[in-house]
Amino acid sequence: SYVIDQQARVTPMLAQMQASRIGQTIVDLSSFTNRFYKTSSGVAASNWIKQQWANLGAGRSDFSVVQFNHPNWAQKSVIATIKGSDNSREVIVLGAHMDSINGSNTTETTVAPGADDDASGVASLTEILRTLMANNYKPRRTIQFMAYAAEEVGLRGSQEIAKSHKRLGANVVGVMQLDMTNYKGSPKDIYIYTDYTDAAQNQFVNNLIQTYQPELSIGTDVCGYGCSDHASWTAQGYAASMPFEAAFNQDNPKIHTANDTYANTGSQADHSLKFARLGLSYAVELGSDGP
Ligand SMILES: N[C@H](Cc1ccc(I)cc1)C(=O)NO
Ligand SMILES: [Zn+2]
Ligand SMILES: [Zn+2]
Repeated sequence: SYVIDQQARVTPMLAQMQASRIGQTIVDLSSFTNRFYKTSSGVAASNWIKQQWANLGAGRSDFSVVQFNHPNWAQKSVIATIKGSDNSREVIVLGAHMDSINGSNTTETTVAPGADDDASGVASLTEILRTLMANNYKPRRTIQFMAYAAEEVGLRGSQEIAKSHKRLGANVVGVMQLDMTNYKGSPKDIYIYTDYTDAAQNQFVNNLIQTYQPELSIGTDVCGYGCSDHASWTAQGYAASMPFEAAFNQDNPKIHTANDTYANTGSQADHSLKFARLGLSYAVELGSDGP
């Protein structure tokens, strides 16, 4: 039941979230030569994210960060977990992908900043986690933040993690994917993608935007294929949603090139802030539900 009843907690937190912090994380992630799943810089980026998230949760006994090892390639996914209090068996997942790509041949020296695709998503997750920690928020359900490896080469990191969760019988009640959040290519603010996602949860996401960010306009669209990591979770039977930066074919034209830079999205993260706020409202509304 997607009841929205945490306004007293969520509204003040949303006001604390800052585009400038999101922008700084985008700049930091863009500074790796690339974040490709097979390169040394791709491995370094994974280690950097792990350290950033570990620092944010330091001192919280209910918090942990691990790197998920993928047997067939070097870049590890990063999973941060806030263990729930009295309903910890039910899990909420917020995801983005850490890897970047430039065309069809990314090597050690290839420049692939991936500022929008998908540093913007990882940066949005980081700002959500920072804000939750700053407010000492303690969820009843377990909340997991995931920075997936190897999305660009077939959603491979999220597929291994989603299959692992399924195999272990994890009760994942909902997944939100943030992939490309900082290029406003279309008239509306947030586009909820309706293929390879869950219709009931998509309506909840729509309601969250109307409740917490009523000034935003909402659109819907379809990818026509499994266009990001939400599809890995849908494939395992979990409810997933993907709020996206633009309508189909109006997304950032610079992705997968050396020109996917923060500067090319105006050196600001105002669009990403909308998605970070949506993600926080999603995490707290679902995270606050008891057994
Ligand atoms: N294919 C996706 C990008 C992508 C996703 C949705 C739409 I509409 C257009 C483009 C990708 O590269 N994800 O990393
Ligand atoms: Zn991509
Ligand atoms: Zn992407």
